[in-house]
Amino acid sequence: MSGTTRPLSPSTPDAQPAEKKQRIEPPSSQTQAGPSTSSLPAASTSHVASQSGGAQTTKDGAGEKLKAKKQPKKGKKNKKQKHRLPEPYSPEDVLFHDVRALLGTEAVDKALAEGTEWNAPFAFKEEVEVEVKALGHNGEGIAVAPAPHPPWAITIPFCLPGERIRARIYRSGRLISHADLVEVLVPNKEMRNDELVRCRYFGKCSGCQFQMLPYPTQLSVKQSVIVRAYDHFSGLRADQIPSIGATIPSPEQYAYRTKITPHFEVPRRKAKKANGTTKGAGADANPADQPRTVDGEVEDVAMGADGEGDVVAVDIGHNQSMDAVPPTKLDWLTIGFNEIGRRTVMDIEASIVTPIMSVAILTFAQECPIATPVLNDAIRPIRDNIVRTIDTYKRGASLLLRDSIVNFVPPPPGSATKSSPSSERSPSPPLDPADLASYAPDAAEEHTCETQPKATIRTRVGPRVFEFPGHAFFQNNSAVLPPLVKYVREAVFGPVGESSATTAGAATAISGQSLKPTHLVDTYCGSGLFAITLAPLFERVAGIELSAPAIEAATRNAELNYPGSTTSPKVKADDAQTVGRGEGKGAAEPHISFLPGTASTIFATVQSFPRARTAVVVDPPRKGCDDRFLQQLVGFGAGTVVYVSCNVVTQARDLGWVLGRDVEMRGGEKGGNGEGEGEGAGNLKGRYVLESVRGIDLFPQTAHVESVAVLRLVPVADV
Ligand SMILES: C[S@@+](CC[C@H](N)C(=O)[O-])C[C@H]1O[C@@H](n2cnc3c(N)ncnc32)[C@H](O)[C@@H]1O
Repeated sequence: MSGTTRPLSPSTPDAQPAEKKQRIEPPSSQTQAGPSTSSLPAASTSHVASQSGGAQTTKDGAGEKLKAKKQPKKGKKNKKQKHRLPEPYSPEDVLFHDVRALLGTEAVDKALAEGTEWNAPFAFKEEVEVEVKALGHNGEGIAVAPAPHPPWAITIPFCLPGERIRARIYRSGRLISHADLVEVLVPNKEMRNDELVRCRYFGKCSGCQFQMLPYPTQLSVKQSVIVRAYDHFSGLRADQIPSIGATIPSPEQYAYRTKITPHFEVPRRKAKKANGTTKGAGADANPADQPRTVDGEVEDVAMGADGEGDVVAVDIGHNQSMDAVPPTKLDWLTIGFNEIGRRTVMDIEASIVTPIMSVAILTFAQECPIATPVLNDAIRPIRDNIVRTIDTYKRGASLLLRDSIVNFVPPPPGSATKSSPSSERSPSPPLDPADLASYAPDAAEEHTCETQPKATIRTRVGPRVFEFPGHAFFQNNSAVLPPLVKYVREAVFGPVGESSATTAGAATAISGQSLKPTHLVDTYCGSGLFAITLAPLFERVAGIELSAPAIEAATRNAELNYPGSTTSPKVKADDAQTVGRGEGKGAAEPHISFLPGTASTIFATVQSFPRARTAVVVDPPRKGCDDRFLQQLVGFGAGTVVYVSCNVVTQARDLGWVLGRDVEMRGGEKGGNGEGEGEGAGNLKGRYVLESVRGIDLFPQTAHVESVAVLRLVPVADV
């Protein structure tokens, strides 16, 4: 998504007023919110990304000029390249929005008009003493440069609003400098408790931002990030946004993370030497000449940094004795996670002193306390292996460590997996709401650390089992998945308590929504998380995903959990491992089907699904949904949409667009698309309303926010 105006659905004429449309158009530069103190204010919603600029539309059209101009020679950065503006809705763009809110529109516009926005008032490594005014979207503290400096913001990690701190500047940008925290001079005692910090790298590693916050405070900070994202980036009116629900906690707040990808770097001159040393040994003999990448997707993240460079398949070195003397590490070699604010790798065995340390660190002396125990156990032998073989590497890489179950213990017969044919179903879904959460895996279940991108990873979500390739996406916190799935389930089948919308439109939508969903479309489905866990509740389930290996895994997972579900149209009653399928129209179709492809193409394949009785789960990557997808979503007109997002800013942007569209409402008839039998209301003009928005904490101790938004389609008259 590049911030372009979203196209209109062919079936939905543009009924949006001009003022509203502007809210999701690309930046224009001239307006913005007022100043703030301890927390960033809810700015007026329009032009949100405007001030931050975009490559296409800066105040002086710099973005366009950049495009047109000849690229400078490699290695030489000209001023304009250096001053490139962030992509709309990127973290940098969102940060600039925070800066504008803090400095005030007037001051920012003045600097832009005078062309002083890049004139940093600080020198490299200069130390400043400041008071932190706000927490930014990405978890950093934001302060204002003290007088007599011009209005200028400073971001500092690991500090909190209200704190007086000393910081050292290391980089400057547009109206903002970035600094390291040197010292907290006056702490915010209401928020901070350094005794809670469990990691000796906290304060330097970019993986965690919030270990010093009590967990309930972390949850409320995340809630306020969602509030601000909807206020600033959705373009919605206040009365269209429900009160944001309290963030759902993760059952585990440490030792939850099932995948980490530390990195190491090989400086160029060392690499040359490595090549030289191995020259003549033959390509086969030199691991550096072996293909180091894996095809397919290496999703998201490492601790603190996206996996950079190739992912290499490294041996854990199980055959090495743990008591063996570790190899001597070269002093230039660092193996670990990205340092906060830098592109350098922080050695996770370096003996470091950070501004924030506590006795808890001594108690929990793991390499990465948010990662699961098997991953922590594997870090040291893997490091030793890299140290031993470093001469064979031409360049740096990311390592993959994934927690995997060795021996699945199948759920007991007659447990949650049991369901009945749809004809026998009661109006309430057969799966007990507590089902996924309460399923306790057998104590005999063992875990291991897999390091090969092509290895099969096994995990469990309640009684459901999932297998997928090591390089594929899967949510990285297994403990929180049962509550996540339960929440989505409740979102589909009924209003979600405390976060339900208070608007009259939404209330009507809910009370008018007597049709229980019978069909599920899982878009951006990965290895089938939502499709498979929720399958027993639906007559038909269809999933789509771009990654072919993930879609193969999803199909295998459906068979693993419900044998025959992807092929056989017959109902197998009373088999604990089998789900019932719909009868009547559409019964010849398999119960669960997965399609490889881009998400927008799914809608053409589910035309027989009864729209009012269909729920669509949308779970895109951080960049959100593309225009085509949103257009198709609105054109399809499902009764319920649940949008799960790892980036609440793009979620807010996307839903702001969706809520402004007219939608054809089709009836609740089975197997039809608008004409025919059933309880449906016939074709009506509808609109989506935002019933609820609520965070769920997939990554405790970090600033990451996952947000679940629930939309219902209601007649326009009820909006
Ligand atoms: C945040 S993950 C969600 C996966 C899955 N719902 C889960 O929770 O495990 C996003 C997924 O979208 C896939 N993806 C990215 N772009 C896509 C597109 N245009 N169409 C379909 N899938 C896409 C990625 O491969 C990734 O598996």
